[in-house]
Amino acid sequence: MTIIAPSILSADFSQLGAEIQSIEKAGADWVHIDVMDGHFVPNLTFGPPVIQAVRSTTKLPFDVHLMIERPELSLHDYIAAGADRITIHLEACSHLHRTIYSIKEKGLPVGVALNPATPVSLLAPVLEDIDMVLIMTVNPGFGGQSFIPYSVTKLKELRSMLEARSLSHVDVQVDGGINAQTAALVREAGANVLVAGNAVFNAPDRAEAISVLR
Ligand SMILES: O=C(CO)[C@@H](O)[C@H](O)COP(=O)(O)O
Repeated sequence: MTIIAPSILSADFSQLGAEIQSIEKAGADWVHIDVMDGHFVPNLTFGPPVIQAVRSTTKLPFDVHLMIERPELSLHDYIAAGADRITIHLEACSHLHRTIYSIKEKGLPVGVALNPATPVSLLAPVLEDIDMVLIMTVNPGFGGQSFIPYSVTKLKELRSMLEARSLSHVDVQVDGGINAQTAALVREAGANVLVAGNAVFNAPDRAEAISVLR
């Protein structure tokens, strides 16, 4: 079953609570929250107070993607604000294994994200320790970018690694440039969690857009 996680980066920020309720009504499975710090990526978005403010607007899980330097310094604030699962970037952690376990100790599923130029082989030492891999299919920082085709090769490599190590339960998420066409490609290559910003929030019918992606 494919999980659809609309990214609120493409929502109307002046109506964030209502926008989240709209995607819940439209059939979304998770709410994808892109946290950007202006350092790891060249953009700034939400911090813990905003996440806390919208937490009560929905029962959907908050899938928090930390595009921030040194996530170990603030991840507990995101958990306290209402994150249900946390994804950190391999490139942003000096002690990836330690940071993974800081999240696991709080009882949350952990994802590790890879930028487009980071090879999946770097995940080998931690694959047994995580719940999800996020293959970035654009360079992180902005919505509305075009899907990077080499992502398909990375997804296939990751699926083979997971199968070889009997880790087929690990979720494989993709994020960036996902629409009806690219959704078919990434699902075929092994992704089971699709993040989509523009393809959902800018669609005339959000329920229809989610159902097409699924
Ligand atoms: O994290 C990011 C970008 O850094 C994504 O979540 C985008 O928000 C996806 O937007 P679309 O490419 O689907 O419009």
